[in-house]
Amino acid sequence: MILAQSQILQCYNNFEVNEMKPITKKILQDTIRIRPTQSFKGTYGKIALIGGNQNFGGAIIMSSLGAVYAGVGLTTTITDSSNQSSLHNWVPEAMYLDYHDEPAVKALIANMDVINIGSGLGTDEKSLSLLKTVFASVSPTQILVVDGSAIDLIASNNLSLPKTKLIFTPHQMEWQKLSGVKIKDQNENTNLAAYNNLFKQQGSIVVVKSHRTQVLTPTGSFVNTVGTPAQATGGMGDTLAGIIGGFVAQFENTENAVLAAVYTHSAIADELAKKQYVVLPHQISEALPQFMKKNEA
Ligand SMILES: NC(=O)C1=CN([C@@H]2O[C@H](COP(=O)(O)OP(=O)(O)OC[C@H]3O[C@@H](n4cnc5c(N)ncnc54)[C@H](OP(=O)(O)O)[C@@H]3O)[C@@H](O)[C@H]2O)[C@@H](O)CC1
Ligand SMILES: Nc1ncnc2c1ncn2[C@@H]1O[C@H](COP(=O)(O)OP(=O)(O)O)[C@@H](O)[C@H]1O
Ligand SMILES: [Mg+2]
Repeated sequence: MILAQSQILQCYNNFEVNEMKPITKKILQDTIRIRPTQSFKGTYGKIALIGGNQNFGGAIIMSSLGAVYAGVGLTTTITDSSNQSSLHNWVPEAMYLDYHDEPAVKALIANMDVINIGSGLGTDEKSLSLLKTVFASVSPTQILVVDGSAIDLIASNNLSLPKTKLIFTPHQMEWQKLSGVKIKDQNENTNLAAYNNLFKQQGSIVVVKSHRTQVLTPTGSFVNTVGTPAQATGGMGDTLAGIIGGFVAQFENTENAVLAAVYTHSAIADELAKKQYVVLPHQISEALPQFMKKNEA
């Protein structure tokens, strides 16, 4: 999985300099749809979010908040039992399952459109076992969003990836572990070269998060044009993973849904940062329904 430094340079040398397309406000009207009258919760997708160990419960709660406030029809949060009451204080719309009950986890995810795994999952034996169970259970028609600790686990255990629609959301250190491209060498060309070599053929989408996040897809590469240092707070990426899951569960074009989620997350932060020194992840989620209403088409 991980490229040797010489292979990275080889890809880089073979690759033409390529400009990434800007992600602009237009992606919202291309993606966020006015809801049809004849619809119900099943119309807007089912998502399971898996993560949140005893120390990182906040991560999966923030992620669940992102998915629910983005408008997904049905949400189940699969986490350590110590997080159940906090989860329900923050987001009673989410159902709960204990992540230690792997047979129940397998049965539940068979019924999902989208599965998010990794936010606050941790990297111990239990986390690895759960990740392997999920990889063995997902089907090619499901979408799997892979974040945080799940990316660390894939890289450190050299796991084979399942044949499903994969969306990875690494920050720069996680991308270094996944791709072999060191943070100091990460730029549009090296990132794209590594993506082309490792992820393009399988049709995966990779969201390389930074102050100007890049979205690498089989049909093109894109760079975010909005966002603020007021977003530099733990949980901000967990929230984005939840919003991405919520958007891909509802909107037909998966690539556009990811681009729109990345733009929305940062555009809301920009709006809040006009009056706030720091923007908290849950505030972005809480602003989603109004922001999406203003930008539906
Ligand atoms: N409330 C909760 O429950 C929260 C739970 N969380 C969950 O915790 C789990 C681990 O999360 P994680 O990997 O983000 O954190 P961590 O183990 O500190 O490793 C980061 C290392 O990478 C380095 N680094 C370098 N560049 C970087 C960059 N651009 N962006 C980020 N890091 C960068 C960084 O360098 P340093 O900051 O030390 O200079 C450090 O050495 C994961 O499951 C996540 O979901 C978090 O979401 C927080 C809120
Ligand atoms: N200076 C910044 N400008 C814009 N966005 C930022 C900045 N710093 C962080 N972010 C955003 O915050 C999120 C951080 O993700 P991540 O490191 O995975 O957070 P966590 O794991 O703590 O939830 C990404 O979406 C990133 O684009
Ligand atoms: Mg993260």
